[in-house]
Amino acid sequence: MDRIRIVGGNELTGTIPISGAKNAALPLMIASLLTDDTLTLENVPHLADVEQLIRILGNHGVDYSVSGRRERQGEGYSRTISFTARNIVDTTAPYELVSKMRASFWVIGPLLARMGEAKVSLPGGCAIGTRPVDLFIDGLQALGADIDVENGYAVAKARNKRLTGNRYVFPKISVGATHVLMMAATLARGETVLENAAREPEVVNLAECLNAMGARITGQGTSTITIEGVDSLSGARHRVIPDRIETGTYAMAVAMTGGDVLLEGARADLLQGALDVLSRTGAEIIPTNSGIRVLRNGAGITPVDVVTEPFPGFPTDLQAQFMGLMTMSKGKSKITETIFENRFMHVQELARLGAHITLSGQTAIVEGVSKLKGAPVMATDLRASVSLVIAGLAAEGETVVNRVYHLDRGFERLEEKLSRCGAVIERISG
Ligand SMILES: CC(=O)N[C@H]1[C@@H](OP(=O)(O)OP(=O)(O)OC[C@H]2O[C@@H](n3ccc(=O)[nH]c3=O)[C@H](O)[C@@H]2O)O[C@H](CO)[C@@H](O)[C@@H]1O
Ligand SMILES: C=C(OP(=O)(O)O)C(=O)O
Repeated sequence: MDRIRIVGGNELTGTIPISGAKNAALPLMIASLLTDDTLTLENVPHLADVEQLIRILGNHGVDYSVSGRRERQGEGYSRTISFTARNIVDTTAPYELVSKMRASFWVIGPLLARMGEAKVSLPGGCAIGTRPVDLFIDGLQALGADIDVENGYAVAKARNKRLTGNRYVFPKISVGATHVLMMAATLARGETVLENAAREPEVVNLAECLNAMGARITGQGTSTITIEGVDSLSGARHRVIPDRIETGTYAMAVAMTGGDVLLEGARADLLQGALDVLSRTGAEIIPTNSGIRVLRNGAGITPVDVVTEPFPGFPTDLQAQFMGLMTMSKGKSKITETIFENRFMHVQELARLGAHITLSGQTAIVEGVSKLKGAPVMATDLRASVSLVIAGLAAEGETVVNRVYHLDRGFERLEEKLSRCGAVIERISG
């Protein structure tokens, strides 16, 4: 199993190209199931989750071809991939494929909408909470599906073979359930109104792609999304937005180590809330024409309290990285996780590096220390893993991060991007 070895202490200086967003690319790829025409996606990151979803889509009959060469293209290393679901050959998504990643469950929406039926294994994904699928089931039932959960599978059938538009109020904001209901409603009979919908940029990116395919969606980016169902969708060409979580992660790394880095291709509007928090810690954030420049001088890190919230609030996917940063702040900070009930697994690993963190329910209290010291640590989930990497970059001496496969799910060429900016970081294979 690969490991990452870091020798900490260097400032980061240079340019880091930001890749296409994993969490936007995945639902966009799934949208290819809605049409027999070709959906071409630009700026698709080269990640383990993308490769896994290609396998899942292939099982349903989706062909793909990579047309952009994997080379540095100004906005990261991402590729252009075309997906064609000429015929859906199988409406079952089996456990072996779906159990590795949460987003694979989302095929249930397009399969139901286009084929009138789907049988999808309950999902896997980062082990950060129970992560039920009740909202998907509830919402799809509101659109006229009959759904049973049997032997670990959600077995769904559209009454009269086609979904029917309806009003659905999400009892809780869910990014995934918003993606799925929005996709499902594009081919439903009549109008669907989704209330208390997720406002995340990835939802907007998906809605814009669906509209380019001929869907009639309005209100994306607000809590009320309206979808006028159409009979069929066509192909389109669409660009994946830059990854706001990768952007925030590297910005926090610079805030922690000091230095001056241009996050090339990053868009400040996708993570303004997190950038505002970072500014309050003492980092200087300068949006430019080519991305976001992040600097920190030697003045130290100011403690700031954060509470994770749905967009536009502080994202849960940056909570672990922010905790890494706060371990070296000049005082005490409180970090409250409100989205997932078990997303503090990085706490005990950060403690191996010398961090002082106590937990009280869903709040972590971080007492900043003046230095961290390198140690062997174990990655437990995607964002927890990268919090250990950025803490390792700032720690004295050697840190080895084990179980790197978590990182490969969501960070494209992490070691290369960081070492180009002066970090001592390498992958040890085997
Ligand atoms: C691939 C992807 O895009 N993953 C992101 C997506 O995950 P994901 O879409 O799984 O997260 P949700 O927004 O659905 O989850 C929010 C909360 O709703 C709960 N819930 C969700 C669905 C449901 O049927 N019932 C239910 O109770 C979840 O357990 C969680 O407590 O949004 C999360 C919140 O921004 C991010 O952390 C993940 O990185
Ligand atoms: C939690 C994440 O991914 P997933 O929803 O696929 O587990 C993530 O991207 O941080």
